[in-house]
Amino acid sequence: MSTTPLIATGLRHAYGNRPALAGIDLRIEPGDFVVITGASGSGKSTLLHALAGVIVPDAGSVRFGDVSVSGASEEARSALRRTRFGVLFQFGQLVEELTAVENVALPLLLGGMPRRTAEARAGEWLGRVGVAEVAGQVPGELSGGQAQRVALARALVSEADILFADEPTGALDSLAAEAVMDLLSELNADLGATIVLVTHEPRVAAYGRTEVHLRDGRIDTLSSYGQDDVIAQALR
Ligand SMILES: Nc1ncnc2c1ncn2[C@@H]1O[C@H](COP(=O)(O)OP(=O)(O)OP(=O)(O)O)[C@@H](O)[C@H]1O
Repeated sequence: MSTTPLIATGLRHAYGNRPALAGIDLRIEPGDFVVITGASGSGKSTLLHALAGVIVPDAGSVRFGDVSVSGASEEARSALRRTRFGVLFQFGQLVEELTAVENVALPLLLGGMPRRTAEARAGEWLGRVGVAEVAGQVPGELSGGQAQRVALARALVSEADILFADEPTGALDSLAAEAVMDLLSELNADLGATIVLVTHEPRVAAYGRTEVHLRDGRIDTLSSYGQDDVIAQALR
């Protein structure tokens, strides 16, 4: 488990003349489970992408220890996403031509690991997320829930310090969504993985320990919940 906080300072971003982030300061502690909520268009995805180094904000900085995420080159940011950060989207974005185990092994192969070692480790991760049996299948043969678990294994196979997830259950039915969220909770509790997740669903948001609620590109409220609060929040 990493002991490094992720620190965002003064983040601003606009698409053309449409502002998406209007000045965000946020510190994410290692081991936290952060949910980013807010109305449609409030800037949730833009904030997540800036934190994960998918985009470079117009102004402000994102730092992870001594690494300047926002100041890094495209190449350095993509290496960061292969090693220290894992990214999971609504649709797993698996490579259709590759089997599940090859998909999961991909970040390791890109990092230079020999194929046999990479696929062995990928197989272990498929087991950890509960879909060892689909290792040899291609994405077209998987259910939505299975595909999302494979995508999760790929996001975590490099032993990522932080998992960034953008509406990871948005394409799943409620049972599969709950299974994926339970899995994320376990990874957070057992492995100490830091999770930063965007959602507009209260049931998903209830899994978080810290809620960052956005309004018009700004932090409207920042709340921390203990376990009892989480249950109360789920019931509200
Ligand atoms: N690629 C883009 N090009 C132009 N405008 C964009 C782009 N992406 C986002 N925006 C605009 O920026 C603002 C913030 O968008 P963002 O996707 O971050 O919000 P969100 O809270 O994640 O929304 P949603 O819940 O609908 O996904 C919105 O006004 C949106 O229309």
